[in-house]
Amino acid sequence: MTNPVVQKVNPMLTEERAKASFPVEELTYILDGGKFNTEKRREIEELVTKDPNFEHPPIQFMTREQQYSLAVKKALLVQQRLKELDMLDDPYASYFFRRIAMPREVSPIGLHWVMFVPTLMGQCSDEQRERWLQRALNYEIIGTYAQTEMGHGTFLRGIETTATYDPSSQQFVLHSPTTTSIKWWPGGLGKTCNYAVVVAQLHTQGRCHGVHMFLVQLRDESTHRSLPGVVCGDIGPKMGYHTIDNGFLQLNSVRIPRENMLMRNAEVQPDGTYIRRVSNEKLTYGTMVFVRSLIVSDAARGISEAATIAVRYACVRRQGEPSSPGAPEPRLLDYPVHQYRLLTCVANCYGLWFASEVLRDLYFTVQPDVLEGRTERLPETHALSAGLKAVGSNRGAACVEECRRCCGGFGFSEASGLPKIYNDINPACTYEGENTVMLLQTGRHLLKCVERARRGEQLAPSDAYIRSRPTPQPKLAGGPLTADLLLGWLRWRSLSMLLEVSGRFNSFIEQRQAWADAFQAVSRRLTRCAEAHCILYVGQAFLDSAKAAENPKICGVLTSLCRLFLLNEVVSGAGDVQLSRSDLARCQDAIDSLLTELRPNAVALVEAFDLPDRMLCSVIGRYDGQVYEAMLQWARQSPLNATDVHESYELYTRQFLAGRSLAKL
Ligand SMILES: CC/C=C\C/C=C\C/C=C\CCCC(=O)SCCNC(=O)CCNC(=O)[C@H](O)C(C)(C)COP(=O)(O)OP(=O)(O)OC[C@H]1O[C@@H](n2cnc3c(N)ncnc32)[C@H](O)[C@@H]1OP(=O)(O)O
Ligand SMILES: Cc1cc2nc3c(=O)[nH]c(=O)nc-3n(C[C@H](O)[C@H](O)[C@H](O)COP(=O)(O)OP(=O)(O)OC[C@H]3O[C@@H](n4cnc5c(N)ncnc54)[C@H](O)[C@@H]3O)c2cc1C
Repeated sequence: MTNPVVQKVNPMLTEERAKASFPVEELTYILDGGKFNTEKRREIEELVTKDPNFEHPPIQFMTREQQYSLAVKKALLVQQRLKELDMLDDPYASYFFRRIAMPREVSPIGLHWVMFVPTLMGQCSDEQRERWLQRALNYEIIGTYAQTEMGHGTFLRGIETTATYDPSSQQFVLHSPTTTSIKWWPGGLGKTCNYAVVVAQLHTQGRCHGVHMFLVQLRDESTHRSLPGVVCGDIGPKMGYHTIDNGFLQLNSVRIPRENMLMRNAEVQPDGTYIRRVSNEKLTYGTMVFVRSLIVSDAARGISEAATIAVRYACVRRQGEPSSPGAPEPRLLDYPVHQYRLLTCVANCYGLWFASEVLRDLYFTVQPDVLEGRTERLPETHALSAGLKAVGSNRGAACVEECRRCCGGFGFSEASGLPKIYNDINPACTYEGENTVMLLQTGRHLLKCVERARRGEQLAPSDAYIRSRPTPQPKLAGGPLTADLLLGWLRWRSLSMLLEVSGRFNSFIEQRQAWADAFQAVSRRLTRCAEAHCILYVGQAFLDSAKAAENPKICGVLTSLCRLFLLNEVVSGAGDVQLSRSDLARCQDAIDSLLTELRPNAVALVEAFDLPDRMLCSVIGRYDGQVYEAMLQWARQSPLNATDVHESYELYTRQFLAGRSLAKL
């Protein structure tokens, strides 16, 4: 990929940049977590940008096989470079190196570092870690996480693959007993990986002990040929994710040593005796909690990219009736409805960005305890990571799509970079737990919190408001619509919805319905409660970060953006609780005022994300704003333009025009 040659900057963008009311660079430091991080990230971006090995034509003009092959090369080259630079142990540096080297091109070895290594870290005994972790960290072996089967994704306990212990050989026999038990989807499984963590039902001494994890070698370490009993391959083209070989895996009585069961939480002894070391069996699901928390941040980053493209384009794209004869056509960003569409995406992005940081800190605070078997804060962490993963990826996909539509026809062209971002974000709504199912997990937790609050028990910090007494709806039509007031309203909404659903649930229980049936009866409403709870969390994180900004100008603009986020939630959630007409009208007026207030900072707010052209890969979102010439250059690269007359003309069109039958050709 080559960066577009930076030409003279389009004066319309220069004009917009000059309107910023705050120091953009300082906001970048906040987003990066400090000036040091910004500088480090830029150094890494510079390293990749200067490296000709990472240059190539746009991948959109390549076949899937070419895209995959190039992605393997780049992914491995990234690892080599990181090693040379002694950055392998630095997660921050590695993350940004990968991101800029493979912008929105999912890596064929992505599952290795996102799930395989974290699973070895979280699920291995100390001895097993010694044996495998260093090899995995050194990329001597490349692994994936094979859990989902053709027949079961969501309902993990229904997984059919078996791991049956044979004490005579002290081996497990891994087997796929049915077609539906074939592993389906794991990233990199098709062609790239030679090992997998396989999730299977553990059988020993004639009993099934439920799902456990096993390290299975799939391919020979020197020839890469699949081992006897292992049948694996690529699952074929998908809606996106063309650069990765999501795969299938059928295991035909494949034998692995006893020691290859991941034994941090449970063990099978040589004679086949099963011993569970920790009581909470959900600790096996730990890697998913980790990845779900990463997805929230990835969704925010996806919106930041799409919004940067769409806002810049809105500054340089003129379309519509001039305001007076001889005047230029208006810019897209001059339309209030366009401002609303883009600025609400920007507000969602900042909200999710800050919320993902709070969630990440929570995860890393709780994780050491969990590893030691202290699981008091695990339910809260699971509920938040599941719910925020769903809200984040839903919003991520919706906002990226809105930005794409904001760019009209060009948004549909791969040249805009927007389809690539959308296709990378959208699958996150499905993987790592389908979003509706994840919201139901959060909802289930919230229902239990209401019960515990009724019994007077303590709740975790993010659930603590559920203990407060129901109050009348805060009035929005009175004094100023401050961010604190709006956040208070969202807290009240979340609690009201939850109490209403919980009351309904309890009435089903009183009618002697089973817990599971009562849960199903309220499940639709419960997903809305889960969303409201997560939005409250996002709003709180956003406001806390805005208030923490030391520079009053940055504090001011972030607070205004936060108010836009909160007001938009109040207005769009007005159907969940009864909002009076006057309150609603007041909020709508406040949104209109905020759009006018924030419009001069639109470019500054997206450019604070500091995304280089190399990252955006967008003809219409270029820093220099020179869109049209670049669009023509892009189209010229299309392989269809390699010749003036395409071969299909001779083969078919000429025959057709001459009245010959095409059927025999
Ligand atoms: C920068 C990086 C960004 C992105 C990554 C990039 C590339 C990666 C690309 C793709 C990766 C995709 C990888 C995958 O998709 S791996 C497969 C993921 N699969 C799933 O997520 C399956 C979803 N299903 C489940 O998680 C569960 O089966 C379930 C839906 C939660 C239901 O489980 P079940 O056993 O039936 O549980 P319940 O009866 O509903 O609940 C029992 C009890 O357990 C608690 N619980 C459930 N899960 C967890 C957990 N993970 N941690 C802690 N506790 C958990 C649940 O709350 C309940 O508690 P109670 O107290 O109420 O009993
Ligand atoms: C791009 C991509 C990458 C992936 N990578 C991996 C990987 O590396 N490793 C791996 O193991 N897996 C991977 N997966 C699989 C992924 O985790 C599953 O697709 C996901 O968990 C959903 O499972 P499913 O496809 O079986 O859908 P299903 O569980 O069949 O769900 C279908 C629909 O039914 C709904 N539904 C299901 N159960 C319920 C319920 N109890 N209540 C209400 N509604 C319900 C869901 O909301 C969903 O809309 C990947 C998937 C994708 C798309």
